[in-house]
Amino acid sequence: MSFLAIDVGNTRLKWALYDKPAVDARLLAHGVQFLENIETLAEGDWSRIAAPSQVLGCVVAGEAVRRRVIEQLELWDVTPQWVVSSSAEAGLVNGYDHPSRLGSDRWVAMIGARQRLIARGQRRPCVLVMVGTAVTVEAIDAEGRFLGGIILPGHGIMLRALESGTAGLHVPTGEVRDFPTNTSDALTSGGTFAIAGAVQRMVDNLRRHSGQEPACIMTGGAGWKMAPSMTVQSELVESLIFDGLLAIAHHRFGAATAA
Ligand SMILES: Nc1ncnc2c1ncn2[C@@H]1O[C@H](COP(=O)(O)OP(=O)(O)O)[C@@H](O)[C@H]1O
Ligand SMILES: CC(C)(COP(=O)(O)O)[C@@H](O)C(=O)NCCC(=O)O
Ligand SMILES: [K+]
Repeated sequence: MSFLAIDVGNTRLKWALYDKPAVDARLLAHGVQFLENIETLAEGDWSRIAAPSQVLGCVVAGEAVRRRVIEQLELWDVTPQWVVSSSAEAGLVNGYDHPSRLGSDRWVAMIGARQRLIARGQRRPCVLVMVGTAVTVEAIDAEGRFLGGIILPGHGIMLRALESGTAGLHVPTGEVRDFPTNTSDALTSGGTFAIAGAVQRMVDNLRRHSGQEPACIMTGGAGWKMAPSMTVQSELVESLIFDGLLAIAHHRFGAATAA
């Protein structure tokens, strides 16, 4: 009955094992590996967990990485399924020009966010911020339609771009300050304000569009770094992609296993 959810981003693979493919599932085990360590999974972390009956994942790190993950999954007699963004799934409608070109992690996280609001009886517009290798900021209306979103560089990429494009910006990580007075603080604050400002702008756009105050939900490996510097009130939910994968699995496998 157990269900393995996998999220493969451009920096790290995150996995979580649940007792069933349903929204009320219990978490049994979880872990994370940098992409360069994927080959350790079958003989390492995954050798210590019970064989899952279903595997559902989202991968945005490319086909070669996906194949390396599939190789590790050969440890068990299970055929993994991979989410492809579609025009509608699990209560969400996709407004992207070409729905399948939307990053599957973005789609899954939005499904998780929508599910979360509905569970609380909050049918309100929502801005979803995902802070990983890249940063994405999505707008979802009160009816569950993804209106559109933006992609910007994450902290690491912003810093590396500045380091490689200039002569004088090789400095240690600094602090976020209102008025930075050294290079380290200037770079760290610059990246943080860029992300916080982009979120503020999307919240303004969505409020203007919908005439309602949007909820703001944040997730991703570097979400905790952004949380203290946000200018809009936001809720940090580390598990959002897994919540989304559980919601999709609930729709796909849940009904059959419950019957
Ligand atoms: N312990 C950590 N190790 C590596 N990166 C971390 C760690 N904590 C936070 N981060 C940040 O999180 C980002 C990776 O987040 P993650 O959500 O796993 O990204 P992705 O989904 O793109 O692989 C890194 O770019 C880094 O800035
Ligand atoms: C925007 C992303 C690079 C984010 O990747 P991540 O930071 O999660 O590794 C990924 O969702 C992606 O490759 N998207 C495809 C293009 C799009 O969503 O329009
Ligand atoms: K991600």
